[in-house]
Amino acid sequence: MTAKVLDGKATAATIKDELRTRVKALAERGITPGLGTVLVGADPGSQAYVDGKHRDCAEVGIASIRRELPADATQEQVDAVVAELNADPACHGYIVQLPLPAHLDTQRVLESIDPDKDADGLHPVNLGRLVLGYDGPLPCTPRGVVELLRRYDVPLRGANVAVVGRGNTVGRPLGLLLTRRSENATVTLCHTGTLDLAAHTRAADVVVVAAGVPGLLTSDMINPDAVVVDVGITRVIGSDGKGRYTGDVDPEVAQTAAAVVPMPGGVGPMTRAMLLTNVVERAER
Ligand SMILES: Nc1nc2c(c(=O)[nH]1)N[C@@H](CN(C=O)c1ccc(C(=O)N[C@@H](CCC(=O)O)C(=O)O)cc1)CN2
Repeated sequence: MTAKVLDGKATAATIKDELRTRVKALAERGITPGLGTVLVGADPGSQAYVDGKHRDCAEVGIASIRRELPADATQEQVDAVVAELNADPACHGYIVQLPLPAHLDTQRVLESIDPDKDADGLHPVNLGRLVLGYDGPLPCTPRGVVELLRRYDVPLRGANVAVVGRGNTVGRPLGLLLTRRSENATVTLCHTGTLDLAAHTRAADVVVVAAGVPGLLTSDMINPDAVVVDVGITRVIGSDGKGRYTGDVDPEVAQTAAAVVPMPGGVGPMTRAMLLTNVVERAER
């Protein structure tokens, strides 16, 4: 049997349609939501992601505020751009594109973002708000995973969810989101210290893999009713010498699971849609 595909690209397109309506309602109140991006250096991958964010903004009517610095920018130059966006009333939310060049202090930069303008939802204050159940911008990838499952009516209430990976951007905050009263899932957070990973994934109704290990989840590690979400995205060099992206889920799982969120076309587009959602929500407040 072939798994049902939970289509992140199509769902993200629907969310963007909904956001267009909310942006029009804001315009009637004289408000144009603005997303800022800070890009340091000329890494082609990062440039492409930032370009994508601004294309998304144009599609839904969000204003773009783009700041670019050279790869040898000093810490003080980056701090100054962050301070400028913190103070800019036209900027409702912004992101600093990661990774930053190695000579810069990433933690210092991220902590100097105004938590109320943190469009990525990854500022320590916002992760703290998530722990405490307070309102605040939510991290985009975990929010995108939950939103995609919700829109496909995947039951989470009482479900056993195995999250593979305890990173601060996906695994750990996703565990917190799924265990909120509104979701009420039971989460097992698996990581490199987990003794028998397959025992946990086999017992799960939903398996989310965010480990950054290509092909980590194989079809013998899931039950046939499982919904599998691939959050992994690793650049590998193929036998033809060309670079390509690969997920954490072995392609064979698409033949054995009940449903899959693929990579590409799954969590990536949802992450982008949640970034826009965070900015529109900031503007609506
Ligand atoms: N400040 C941030 N920096 C980075 C983030 C982030 O969320 N905030 N994430 C990544 C890069 N990224 C967005 O910035 C990103 C990566 C991948 C995708 C995506 O849609 N991927 C496709 C597949 C790959 C492709 O075709 O290019 C997919 O999953 O379908 C979107 C955004 C690091 N930096």
